[in-house]
Amino acid sequence: MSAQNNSHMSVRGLSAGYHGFQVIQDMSLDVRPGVTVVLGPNGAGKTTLLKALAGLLPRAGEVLLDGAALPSADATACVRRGLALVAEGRQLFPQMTVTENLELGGWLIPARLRAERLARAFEDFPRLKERAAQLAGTMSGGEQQMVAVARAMMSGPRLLMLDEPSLGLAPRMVDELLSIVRRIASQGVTVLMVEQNVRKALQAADRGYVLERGRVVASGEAQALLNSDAVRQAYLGVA
Ligand SMILES: Nc1ncnc2c1ncn2[C@@H]1O[C@H](COP(=O)(O)OP(=O)(O)OP(=O)(O)O)[C@@H](O)[C@H]1O
Repeated sequence: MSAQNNSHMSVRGLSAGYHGFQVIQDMSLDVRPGVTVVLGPNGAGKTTLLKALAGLLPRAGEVLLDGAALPSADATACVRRGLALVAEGRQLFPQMTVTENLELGGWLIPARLRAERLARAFEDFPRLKERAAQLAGTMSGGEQQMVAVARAMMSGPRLLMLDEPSLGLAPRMVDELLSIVRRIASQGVTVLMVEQNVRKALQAADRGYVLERGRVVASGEAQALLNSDAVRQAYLGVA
């Protein structure tokens, strides 16, 4: 992973949804360098938020990446401008090898740069280097999630978005994945991550937003959210 530039995404008055059904309502948030986590109950609009930011859904409102406006509903332009999304469910090509899956993550870049990024991905994810020729569909859930993250890094993003990366993983793999996320952020790639694993996500993050029914209901430093009554009662089962 190359040193990137600690990007800042500023979102103002964002609305988005499906066929006239508005899920995200007039949302404003700041994704600063480091790791920002988005929490909330099922159906709160977390995935919809990431899709709208990644250009996969039409939206209203303003999204600025390092001060420059990103277009609505233009995923290719968003990738070119430095956004990468690891969607829920990983969406790997199961009949292709690890190497082939990673190469597909670099489809927009020249072949030489792609080869350099592939070599770097194998340095950063040694577990994948050992399994470069293995078919992605035969790997464990945690390994597949690592392929998905490494593939997203192949585009050399300024801002990496992850939708529930720990879903279905054993606790040890969750820890390993979150430590990879921290390392990515420490190398200057800003991270925005949706998580259901509230305690571990807030322990790994710098800041967080809590969504309910398409709106932000709490936000702040991760440590403060972890200690807040609202998060403790609603998500951590602490009275
Ligand atoms: N393709 C779609 N067409 C119509 N409605 C959708 C579509 N995708 C999601 N929705 C609706 O939008 C709302 C928000 O869904 P979203 O997936 O963004 O929530 P979420 O917070 O990510 O939930 P979860 O934690 O369950 O993944 C839900 O009411 C959902 O039914």
